[in-house]
Amino acid sequence: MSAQREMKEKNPWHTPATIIITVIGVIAIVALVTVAVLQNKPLPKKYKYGIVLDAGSSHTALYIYGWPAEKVNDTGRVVQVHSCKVKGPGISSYASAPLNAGESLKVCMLEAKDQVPSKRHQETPLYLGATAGMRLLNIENSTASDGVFQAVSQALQTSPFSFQGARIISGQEEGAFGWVTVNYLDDRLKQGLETTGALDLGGASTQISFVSDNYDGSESPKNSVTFRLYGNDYNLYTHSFLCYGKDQVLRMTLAHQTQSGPATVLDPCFHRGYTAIKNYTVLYDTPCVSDRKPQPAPASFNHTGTGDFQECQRVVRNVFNFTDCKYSRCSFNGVFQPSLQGPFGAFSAYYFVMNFLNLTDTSTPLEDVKKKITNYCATPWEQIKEQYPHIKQKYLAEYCFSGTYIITLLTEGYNFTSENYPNIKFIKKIKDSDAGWTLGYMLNLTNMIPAEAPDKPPLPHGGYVSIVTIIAILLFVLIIFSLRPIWPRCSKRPQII
Ligand SMILES: Nc1nc2c(ncn2[C@@H]2O[C@H](COP(=O)(O)OP(=O)(O)OP(=O)(O)O)[C@@H](O)[C@H]2O)c(=O)[nH]1
Ligand SMILES: [Ca+2]
Repeated sequence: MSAQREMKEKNPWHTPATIIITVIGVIAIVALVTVAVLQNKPLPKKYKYGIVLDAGSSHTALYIYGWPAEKVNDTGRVVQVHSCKVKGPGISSYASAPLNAGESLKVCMLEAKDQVPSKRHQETPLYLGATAGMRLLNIENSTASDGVFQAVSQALQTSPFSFQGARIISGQEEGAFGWVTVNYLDDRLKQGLETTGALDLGGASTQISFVSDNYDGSESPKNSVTFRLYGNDYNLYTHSFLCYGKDQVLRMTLAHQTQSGPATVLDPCFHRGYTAIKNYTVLYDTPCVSDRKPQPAPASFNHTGTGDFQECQRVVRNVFNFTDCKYSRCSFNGVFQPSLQGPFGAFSAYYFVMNFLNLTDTSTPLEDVKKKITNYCATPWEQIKEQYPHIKQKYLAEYCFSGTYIITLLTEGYNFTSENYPNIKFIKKIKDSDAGWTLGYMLNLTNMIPAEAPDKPPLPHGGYVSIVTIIAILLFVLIIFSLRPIWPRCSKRPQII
């Protein structure tokens, strides 16, 4: 008997059958566990991107959003990965030289090329949405607005991204998508939590959007937007006031003060010591005031500040019509508004202005807010310039007017009181993404918010792995035990007599 044969006889596990079965068993376990580990496992780091250009009345901004490719339906998954502020004015200012509007976007588009990995360029959708500046240009001169769109579309088509078009978004979309953005980033939609209202103050329009329990949309259907998101129904109230952005309201208050075509305007919304020569033609060159231009008007007027909050508020009130209302209740200008409800997020110019005035902390009582604005307005212009040497003088000169307008709009326009004023939070970003309509717009166009709550897998990933591993081990043990009848034949155990 050879030594090899002797070995086999001593160890019954070393028969060819058992070795083959053992090897197959181990391979089966490894294969099963590998499949279980890989099954349902997130793909490593594949990101998708989407780009939205916010062509506002005062400027254009580019936002790049990113999300892990396999988790599109998860709320809060899409985040802002980059933003770029286009140099120069909004695209509507290029009406007489539209090619320059396209040209102005180039720097930010190059930045976007660097930010999005090149292998993702082709599949990355690119949208441009224009707001109140282009709405006004379209009212004033639709040929000019078409020309601007043609020029920016041409410029964007040459980018490596998947350009999906440039268009004016409606005021309703602007309000509703701002609300979607805020609630998406706050993770309120998927969890069906009480939602946050959205207050957006731009240069040429302003939006208010919120859910109110006692509002079913029937009283003023044009203010109603319904959504079904993650299995929850929302009946949103929204309104956009064209011409009620802060730049246009400033023009409206100046128009109100220049009705008789004076050579000097003593303006309580500007600081004492502030003075500037303003051109009548430029001031009245917008559909928000063009019908009020005094005829004949001098070429220019001397704009001189007197710095008085209460007087300023009196002037600002003139831009609102508080008397006409054919509904059960109105905000202003005969626009229906249900009773205010819930917390609110106020962004864009609401934030810029209130942040500068140190008034973002809404635990400051409304009366104290007014006192602070009163003090700011009463500070002489020379002192303001000395105090803030690094802030653009155009912005600096307008904070008294802007603060006064914001408080008047919120309290007398929308009917916030000293009780519910603290429900407003002045915000710029939520979890590193800017508050604004662009994210909601992209989520909607890419169908990234499902109407129904996505099905949850019955087990987490670890659960699958454990179950498959246990089954594999049991199978292996079962195979080994099923071979037991062969063992006695293979072995030559010493017989005990
Ligand atoms: N103080 C200050 N004001 C700003 C800043 N950025 C923009 N603004 C002004 O705030 C106002 C609103 O700005 P945006 O929200 O960008 O307005 P927009 O999107 O261009 O305008 P709409 O088309 O009406 O939405 C404008 O009067 C801007 O000039 C800033 O950083 N600081
Ligand atoms: Ca805007």
